[in-house]
Amino acid sequence: MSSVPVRTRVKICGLSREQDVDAAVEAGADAIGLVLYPKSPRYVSAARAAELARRLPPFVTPVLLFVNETLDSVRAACEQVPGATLQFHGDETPAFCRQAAGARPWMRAARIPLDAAQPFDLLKFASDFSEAQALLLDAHVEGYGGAGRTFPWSRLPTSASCHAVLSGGLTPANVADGIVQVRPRFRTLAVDVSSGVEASKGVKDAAKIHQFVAAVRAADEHLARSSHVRLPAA
Ligand SMILES: O=C(O)c1ccccc1NCC(=O)[C@H](O)[C@H](O)COP(=O)(O)O
Repeated sequence: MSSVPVRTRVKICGLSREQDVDAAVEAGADAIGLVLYPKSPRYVSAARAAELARRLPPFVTPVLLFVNETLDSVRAACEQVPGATLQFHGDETPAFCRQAAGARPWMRAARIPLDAAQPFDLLKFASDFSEAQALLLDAHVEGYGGAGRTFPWSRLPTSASCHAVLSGGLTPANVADGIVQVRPRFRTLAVDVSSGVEASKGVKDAAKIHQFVAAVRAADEHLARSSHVRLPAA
């Protein structure tokens, strides 16, 4: 028996300042989210997103977030930020996501109702968006996202074959619990945070970013110690 260490990937979302990008990179983030939704307090233009993305070192991915944007706007933004992954966070259809993304990897937000009485079938959603690289699991909130609200993780299926990104109200205090509860249900699990590492809307707090990443690493170590998986024979 060998333990298999897993490193949970981390995305810090809603960055609009150089120093916040640098803080995310220094803390060890794997991706940064740039919100190209004009109604968001974290909005950046495609040109600004390109500027911020140019600060990234290799192997840290810029993620361009759209809400119900036009095909032309998505494509134009993609041309300015090469190597970006796309995050569709509105009411986009699978066909729109496929067409807009072309060969680029994309994620679709699954906005999970906070009210248990409202039905939500994640397995059906995953089947509809089967071409997505991952589903981003978020709370269903007014304004589409970035509200710092946690949805009941118990609403997630016990087993799904897709890659998932847990988001919605994560903080340095609850992210480890989220990873321990949710990771076993998916093929892989990454985490995504915005409000939980902010000083105010759109202004990140470097200390909170570091605390968040440290909490993720603590959860990884906990899971590596507790899950002993038999490796296939060589
Ligand atoms: O950040 C925004 O303002 C925003 C607006 C509209 C759609 C999505 C938005 N942000 C998405 C995210 O930052 C995250 O992917 C996710 O919603 C988690 O946010 P939070 O609960 O604030 O950590």
